[in-house]
Amino acid sequence: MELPKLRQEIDNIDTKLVNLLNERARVSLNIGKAKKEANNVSEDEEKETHVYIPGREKQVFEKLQRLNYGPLTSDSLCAIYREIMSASISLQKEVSISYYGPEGTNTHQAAREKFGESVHYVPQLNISDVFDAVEHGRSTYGIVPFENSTFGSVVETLDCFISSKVQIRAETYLQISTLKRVYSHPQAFGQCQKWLDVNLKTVERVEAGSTSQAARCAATEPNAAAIANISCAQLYELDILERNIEDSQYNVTRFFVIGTSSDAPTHDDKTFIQFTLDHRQPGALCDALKVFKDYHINLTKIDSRPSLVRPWHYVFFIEFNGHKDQEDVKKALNELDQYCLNVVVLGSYPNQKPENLN
Ligand SMILES: O=C(O)C(=O)C[C@]1(C(=O)O)C=C[C@@H](O)C=C1
Repeated sequence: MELPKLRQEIDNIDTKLVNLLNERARVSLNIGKAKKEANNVSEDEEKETHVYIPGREKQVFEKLQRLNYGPLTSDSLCAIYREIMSASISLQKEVSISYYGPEGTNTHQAAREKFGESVHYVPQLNISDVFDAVEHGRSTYGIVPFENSTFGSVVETLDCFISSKVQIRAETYLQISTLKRVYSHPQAFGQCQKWLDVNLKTVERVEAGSTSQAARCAATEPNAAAIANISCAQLYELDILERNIEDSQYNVTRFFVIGTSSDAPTHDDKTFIQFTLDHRQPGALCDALKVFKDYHINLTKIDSRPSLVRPWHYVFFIEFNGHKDQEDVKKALNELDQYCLNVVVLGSYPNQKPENLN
């Protein structure tokens, strides 16, 4: 077929697509109204109407991948739908996302991959500022780094959970790649230590407040480089000298989307809780953990932090498979309460761990 005819074909398809997209948008607006009505019925004035439903999004994305026989790749299709969903959310409500900034950080990248380009992003100087913005309603949702597969937990985030009322609404994973050299955030230095020791042994390592700040330094200084992600390179127009220099092939960071409440159960959720124990009681931690064994609940993470209230007292953090509104989980948490000084549920969210990371 000749080119003008093929282009005419594309024009016709585009006309149908625009109509279909607007048809979808109208349904989304109706969903928004239905959500508000359902909320008013519950007589709970404090309750916020949530437009972002992570479990439903997961279902939509899984279905797209099942339906797709190409030639579009599933990645391309999902990227297109990310933006459709982003537009859909912002039609229902003006949504602002606070993230641990500045622009170009890994957290910014993770936020954009999760929420698309139609929502409003607000960089925050500290992780605690993200928690604060969500807790006090200045932002609809927040996104904070939680743990890195090589470097472990982000302790600032754990510490914020100890005193904040926010709830985890979703998790998301970002493959950390395209790392460079010299200026960087201490976390990134930690992740690339072996590579740096072998390849840039004599080069001075200068710590920056963030990978984005590191990239900015590298952009303004001759003979300087940065370990940062690809969006920093784009933002500051830097050349990429070396990719994937992290020590582990699997360098993935997990982020939490935080909001004022968690969402309803799906068939595959995780829950994150914190608890404190009477440490003078021998076996207190063992008793607490045994509850999960008794209820056949699988733990996916365990961590502890100083309590910030009394020296040498600890707050324990546990993540497990299941949703806080599930019957067996409710029973287990009730029982756990008997062994603890206090238990706080920090949220339940759909499991988004990529298959290849299991
Ligand atoms: O199903 C909903 O609750 C919607 O608001 C619709 C929709 C979508 O566009 O498909 C939009 C946002 C939600 O995060 C999930 C799905």
